[in-house]
Amino acid sequence: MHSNHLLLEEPIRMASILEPSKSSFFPAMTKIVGTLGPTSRSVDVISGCLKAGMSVARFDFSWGDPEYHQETLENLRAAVKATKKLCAVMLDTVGAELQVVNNAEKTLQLQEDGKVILTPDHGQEASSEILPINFSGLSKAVKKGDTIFVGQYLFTGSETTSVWLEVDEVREEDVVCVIKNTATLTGSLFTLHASQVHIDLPTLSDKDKEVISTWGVKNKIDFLSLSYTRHAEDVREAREFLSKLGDLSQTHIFAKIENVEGLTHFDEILQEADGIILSRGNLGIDLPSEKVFLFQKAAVYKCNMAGKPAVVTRVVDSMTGNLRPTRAEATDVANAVLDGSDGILLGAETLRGLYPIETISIVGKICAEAEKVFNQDLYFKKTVKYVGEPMTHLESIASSAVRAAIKVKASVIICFTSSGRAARLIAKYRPTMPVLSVVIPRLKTNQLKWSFSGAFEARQSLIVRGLFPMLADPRHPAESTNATNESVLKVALDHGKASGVIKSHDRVVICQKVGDASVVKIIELED
Ligand SMILES: Nc1ncnc2c1ncn2[C@@H]1O[C@H](COP(=O)(O)OP(=O)(O)O)[C@@H](O)[C@H]1O
Ligand SMILES: C=C(OP(=O)(O)O)C(=O)O
Ligand SMILES: [K+]
Ligand SMILES: [Mg+2]
Repeated sequence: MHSNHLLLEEPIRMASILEPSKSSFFPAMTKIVGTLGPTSRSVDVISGCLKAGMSVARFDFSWGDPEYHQETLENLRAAVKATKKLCAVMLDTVGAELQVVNNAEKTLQLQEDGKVILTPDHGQEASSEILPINFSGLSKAVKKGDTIFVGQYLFTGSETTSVWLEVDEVREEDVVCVIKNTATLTGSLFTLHASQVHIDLPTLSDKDKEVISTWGVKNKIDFLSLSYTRHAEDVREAREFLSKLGDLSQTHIFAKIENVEGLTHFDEILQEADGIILSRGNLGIDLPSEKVFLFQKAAVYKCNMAGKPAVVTRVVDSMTGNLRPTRAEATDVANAVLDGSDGILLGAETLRGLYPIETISIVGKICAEAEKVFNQDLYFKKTVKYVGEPMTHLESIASSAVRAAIKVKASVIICFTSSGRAARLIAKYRPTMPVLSVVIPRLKTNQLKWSFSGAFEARQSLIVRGLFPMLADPRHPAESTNATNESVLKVALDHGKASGVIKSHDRVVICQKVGDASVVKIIELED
């Protein structure tokens, strides 16, 4: 993965492009979040997804009931056991999502130039003329000429399975729209997106709160994906809510930036959130097309500099029904990696797509190729400059570890950590080799019982580019003495060797505390 590093900024021999990619234990340093659903919920398929490189499973509560998602999660657990691949769990909220109320799951035909009425749900049936929706404030939010998209998840308004509407008239609580393209809407959930208007619905809905405090608590979710985050206050409120739910006080919040309102408040949101999801599905139609790439580059850069993971969505829509991505999609995945993203989030492609495993595998391969030409040197310099001086001790140690590892061509960096902070800081400097974060459990108490920390911290690094966690044996106390450091290191090296990332005679950089001092060590292995 880190061998024969090319740079796009230097002339590339065309023939070198054709050299086959070396297979490696890790499909890619970039992480893949897969949404699990109808076509990806059996133990077999999930096992395939894990082996192909999925390290976070997303459960989207915009559809499906808790029992359905629970069954899927039990299957995920069985797959994790069978494959011995770790996987984190992400709960995705409904948030301020507008939905068509279509309980009968009727197929709807909409005809170009015809009209359709959006009306608050008063028990009416959805039809080609009238679409009942879950929100009574739409008529107050929109005006003549506004754009509204309706579709089953993949709406673009340019194909035949989703529709683009233009507001023609507002009649009391109803919104009369002109249909701009002929479409057949099928499926169990049609969402609406009203472009660049504020939707006066809470970011954490009552249903979300209910799901988080039952399903979320029961399953100790690692990540909360906060749909339609529009203000920093949304994240603060979610944090406050989680803080009262026992273990969920440790859950990381990923703010989904899905519209211009969230984009406008990006800096404040980033400060409050643990990570960002660039929800290009919604945002991509809220923004003028020519601006989408610019948001992506700016947002990913800000996340990188803050050392917080950035996850990009909606990359290979066409693979929902096809075995190969389009050229544009394949190029887009690579560019997301070159921009500095930590992860790629697959939605419909894995949730109801026909080829979930193949999709993960192809996306992983594209990411791995892009990582090879990522200009780490330039990135490193930019980051050091951005952080400025004086650096905190830990950040200085972390960046030095990365620099040393590159200089000596180490095959991995091994980082000891309990909170996960040190490992994340190393990943911030985007080393070209994997970082094994050895999470050392800490004994903690909640006044009622003793337990070990570490599991959350380990799984939460599964969304950070380049981090590969390993949970150390809880019999090794967090207090670092030379003897425990040595025995834990041996376990980590053995793990690295068994998985193929470390070979005899390799150099390894180690970041750990010895007594009170944080140190960076370089070791050269024997046979
Ligand atoms: N149990 C441990 N044994 C040895 N070194 C450790 C341990 N935990 C953390 N370190 C090292 O201590 C420094 C601080 O790391 P950090 O992740 O912030 O620690 P903590 O988990 O205590 O917050 C880093 O150099 C890290 O590698
Ligand atoms: C991932 C997205 O959101 P949703 O939860 O609706 O799939 C998106 O808008 O890109
Ligand atoms: K959602
Ligand atoms: Mg969305």
